[in-house]
Amino acid sequence: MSFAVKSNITWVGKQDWELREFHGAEYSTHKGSSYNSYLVREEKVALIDTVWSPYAQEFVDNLEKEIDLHKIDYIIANHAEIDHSGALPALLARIPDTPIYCTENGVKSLKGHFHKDWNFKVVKTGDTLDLGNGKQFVFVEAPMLHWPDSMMTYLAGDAVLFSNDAFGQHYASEQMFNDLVDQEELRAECLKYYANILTPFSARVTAKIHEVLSFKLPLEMICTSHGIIWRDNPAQIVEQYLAWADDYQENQITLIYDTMWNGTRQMAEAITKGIRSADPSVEVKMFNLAISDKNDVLTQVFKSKGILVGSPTVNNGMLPQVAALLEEMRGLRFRGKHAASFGSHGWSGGAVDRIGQRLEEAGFKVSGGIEAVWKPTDGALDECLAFGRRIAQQWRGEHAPVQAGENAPASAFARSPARPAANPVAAATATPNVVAADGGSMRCRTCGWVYDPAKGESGQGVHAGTPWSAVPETFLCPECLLGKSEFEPLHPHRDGAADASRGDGLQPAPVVIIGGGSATYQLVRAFRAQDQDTPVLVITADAGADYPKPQLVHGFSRKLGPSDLVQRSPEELAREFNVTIKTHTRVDSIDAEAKTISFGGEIQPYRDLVLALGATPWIPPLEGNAVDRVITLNNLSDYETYLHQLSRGTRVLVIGAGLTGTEVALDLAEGGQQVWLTDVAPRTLAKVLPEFVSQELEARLVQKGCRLHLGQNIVSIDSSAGGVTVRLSDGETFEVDTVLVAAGVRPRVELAKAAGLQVNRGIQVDPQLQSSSAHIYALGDCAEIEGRVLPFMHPLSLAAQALAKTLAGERTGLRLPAMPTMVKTPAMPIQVGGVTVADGLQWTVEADETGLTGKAVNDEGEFVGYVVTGKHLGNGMALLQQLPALL
Ligand SMILES: Cc1cc2nc3c(=O)[nH]c(=O)nc-3n(C[C@H](O)[C@H](O)[C@H](O)COP(=O)(O)O)c2cc1C
Repeated sequence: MSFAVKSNITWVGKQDWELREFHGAEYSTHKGSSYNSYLVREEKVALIDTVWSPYAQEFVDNLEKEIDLHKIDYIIANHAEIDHSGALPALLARIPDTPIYCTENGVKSLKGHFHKDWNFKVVKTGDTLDLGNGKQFVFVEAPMLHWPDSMMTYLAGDAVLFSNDAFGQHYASEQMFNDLVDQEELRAECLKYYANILTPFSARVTAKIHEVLSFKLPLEMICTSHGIIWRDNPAQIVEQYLAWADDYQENQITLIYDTMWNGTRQMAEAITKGIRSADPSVEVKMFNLAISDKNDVLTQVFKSKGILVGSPTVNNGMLPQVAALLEEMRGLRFRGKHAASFGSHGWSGGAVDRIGQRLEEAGFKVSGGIEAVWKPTDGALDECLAFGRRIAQQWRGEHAPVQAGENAPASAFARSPARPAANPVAAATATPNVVAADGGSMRCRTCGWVYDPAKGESGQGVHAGTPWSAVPETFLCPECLLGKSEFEPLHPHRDGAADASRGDGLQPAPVVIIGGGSATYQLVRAFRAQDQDTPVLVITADAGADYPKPQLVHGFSRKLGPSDLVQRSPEELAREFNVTIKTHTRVDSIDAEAKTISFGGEIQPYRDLVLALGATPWIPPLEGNAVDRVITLNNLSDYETYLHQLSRGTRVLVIGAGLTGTEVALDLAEGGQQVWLTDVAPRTLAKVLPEFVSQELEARLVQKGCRLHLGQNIVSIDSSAGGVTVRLSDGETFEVDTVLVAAGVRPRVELAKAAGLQVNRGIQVDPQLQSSSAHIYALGDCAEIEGRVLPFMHPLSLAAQALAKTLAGERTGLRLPAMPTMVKTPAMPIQVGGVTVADGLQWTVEADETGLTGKAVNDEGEFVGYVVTGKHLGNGMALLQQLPALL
């Protein structure tokens, strides 16, 4: 079988309908798989990848029907694993001198597999290979996605990305294009593939996607190496990967257990009942491991916000299937998920403790465990139910400590639960200061292998005595093949702030970052990718947890508590990035000349200072005696107040119909609140959307039950018997329980201003993010870059990357491509780019029942902006490419 992907690209791979196990018996393939190989024919002819070795001869025979083998000029080996390279020996037996383009690690792996000295041509990211007819390949290395040798190949001129294993699935289909197959099946297989194979590499997935996006290459098609080809809106799978890589979770709790005589199963059922009674909205799934497909179970773990793992005690330990799953979960390194353990035993117990320890080692936030003796009594099952209820509450964000056995009959529980509840937010508050690390031996987080500088690593040519900082970036853990970024210091120690910060000649002065939001943690992550050794001190006035800020406006309808949003506690961040974090600490002043800051009477020297101070919500002047009752939604502690306020009544006024106000109004309506939305502007998102899209959005808002009062001033907000009475300039008066202001934010500039830095709307910085003072930088919502304040995630992420390089010694200017703005209203997703609100714009609009695509030209007929909605979102990427860069 072969078929035309495009006029110049032919699929010449192998459909493996009957495959049911892959990687030995490690991965179940209920729907078979395909090994995709592609023939690209221009003036030159290239073959991209081959197929698994059992099909080598069949592949070569079929290929020969397609083309005279001697006409193949180049072979591209994106990945050396034998399901893609397995036919190389048979092929090269026929055309032995044909050059094979692959990465340096690709040569090693291919030689390691086939022991042949073929005509290898080593390529690196950015290298090109000309195919004639104006077409060329651009190579992009993708180490550890998912092997050291992995790379992708981009066909410029056709905008086709040959992504190898990324974006693929084990899914045999006659249709072979994403728009032709069953969408549910496709999503399920993509999810399973990501969850079971790519989860450990999520940080790399995100970094690689951002790197590729920064090239601003158009993308028309993604040709994967397993499963279907993405030709309809290929950006959808890229966006989906970004979401999955971002510590993905749904409102789901999964119970996984094994049992011999059903005692543990009964416990699982009672816990489930308790969870459901406390939180009917949460999806609960249960799996008996002995009769479930392990990969399907792991996919459900990937989707869950928390899991409970149960086993009876057998010979003082747990049943082997449970142990095996825990070992596999350790390797997969799920992040930001809760866990607890349970199980029945006869005399000694042991399994529940052990499971708890294994879960902790695997990176779960463990909330204790519960045990029963022999066949659980009714009382013991009641306790399991209560345990489930408390788990549901805690994982929902209500911080009831989970203590099993509180009222347990003595016979039901041999012992009290093994561990106290672990609540990251509470932990951060209770331990306000620091977790730092030394710069000696480094341990691989995945397998525990330790790099000792005194010994080096002769296998990779790293001599004894080489400090970690001098170990090359290409270094891989000899045990598990993960890269340098996966290593952490072997001996983290507490209170390193003092050690790291003296600046007295014993330790270098650190890079100091003030602020504890997304800007800080993006910078820390990017900086550590460049420099593992320079001490970094983060000082933040709040609790310092890392959470996805955009989720604040979507959390209510999903019933997410503040702790559900927390991805990493400050302790976890400190450990992960080898930095010192001082929480609940407000910086009083900066002395730019002395290169110091002061807080609480302490003086702290810095090598470089980064101001990542964020922005403060702007509250318009309001009249009335309830003005101090208005709330805002700008950080995690605001979110806690917001949820608390919403629990007191169901009527909410949202002031401000911009991006945040509109998204939050829809989320509130979705969550069952009565919502009023006001703005002085006569329409929603007046600064972003053309009028015809605002109108459609308003229709959706009304459809969802929101009451719109646009073009109105708030005359007064006064306390009343039942809540707060709001009076508008159109004479309308109504009563609500909550008033939320979402009227925009103002960069925090006071500290910088007091230090004499140049300040306008934000802290003024140049393209290197440097302020008017040397060694002081500003990043994120507080910065004004060449006159622009850009409080969005995409520019922030690019700015963090550029600044990380500058701080690591490679002075790098920020380049901002044209960037889209997403209005994430599930009822009507909208994307806009370029100039969309200005005098004299002429719009051309194509609309159907699924959405619209609008293109704007200015007076001179130049294309300057676009808007896409609903199912037309897929058109956005191509339009964006046509817009000029911002910076
Ligand atoms: C082979 C075997 C070994 C066992 N080892 C232990 C043990 O080391 N400690 C213990 O407390 N109970 C031990 N038990 C008892 C079980 O934990 C007990 O029967 C439990 O209630 C079984 O739970 P289940 O109904 O979920 O299978 C063992 C049972 C069997 C069959």
